Amino acid sequence: MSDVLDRIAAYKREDVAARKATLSQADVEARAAEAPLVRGFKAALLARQATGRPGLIAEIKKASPSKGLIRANFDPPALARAYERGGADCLSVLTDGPSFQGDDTFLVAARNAVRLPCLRKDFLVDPWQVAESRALGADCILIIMDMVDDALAADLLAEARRLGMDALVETHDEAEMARAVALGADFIGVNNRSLRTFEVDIATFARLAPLAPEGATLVAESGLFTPGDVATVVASGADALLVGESLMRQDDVEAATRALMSQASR
Ligand SMILES: O=C(O)c1ccccc1NCC(=O)[C@H](O)[C@H](O)COP(=O)(O)O
Repeated sequence: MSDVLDRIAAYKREDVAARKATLSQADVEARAAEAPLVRGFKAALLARQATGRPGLIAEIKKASPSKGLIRANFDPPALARAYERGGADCLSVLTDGPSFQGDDTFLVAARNAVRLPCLRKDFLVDPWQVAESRALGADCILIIMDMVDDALAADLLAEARRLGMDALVETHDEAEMARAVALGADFIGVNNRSLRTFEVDIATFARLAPLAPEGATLVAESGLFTPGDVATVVASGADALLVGESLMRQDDVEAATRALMSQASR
């Protein structure tokens, strides 16, 4: 019996095959070349850190496999602006439709509404999707080590670098962290959520952070609800945080963003 991540990988492969049938590599490259200039994603997080506060990647997330509908009043440009005013440094925008009720247009609209660099939060199973992400305006892609073998991870990373984008390499256990290190990743996420069981344990970050290479920029992902949670992962070495649900559930997203980061120092 396949779990959610296997099912997502399967429908992504079908979806990408269909997209490639209508948009060749040459076509998608041409669109990427016309996209708005890349905004430095990792650079924005490091610039924030230099001020003494960890960076914040704020996620625009309507629904998820683990939680179902998270936010009914869902307006990506308005949310992007609220996040920017509240002190986010970067955005993460879910574009996967079947599992997250996301859409490519959410990324385009959110990015156009703000000056923040944007991660296209989707499931990459083919290097063609990197150029597609750039064509949509994305500044950063996500490489989920649990979803790709080493060869595909290397191809995705190389493609992102060729296009001038950042690539956040996501890990969840020791073996994935070792593979990320061998890949030469210097921008590494530790997802506190198992994408297979949906179990969340923010101690995951503290367990894996010491295994990352010296000098890598580390992002603590998922399950961060309170300033205390933020302090916990920052004390374990998080340079930046990726937060979705806890902010998406608030009426006043701007105030919630500010409050979550109010006591954070690095
Ligand atoms: O969120 C899920 O249920 C999920 C399920 C399967 C694959 C990925 C999933 N989430 C992606 C993420 O990693 C989170 O959206 C992101 O880290 C923010 O997490 P949170 O703050 O807990 O919403």
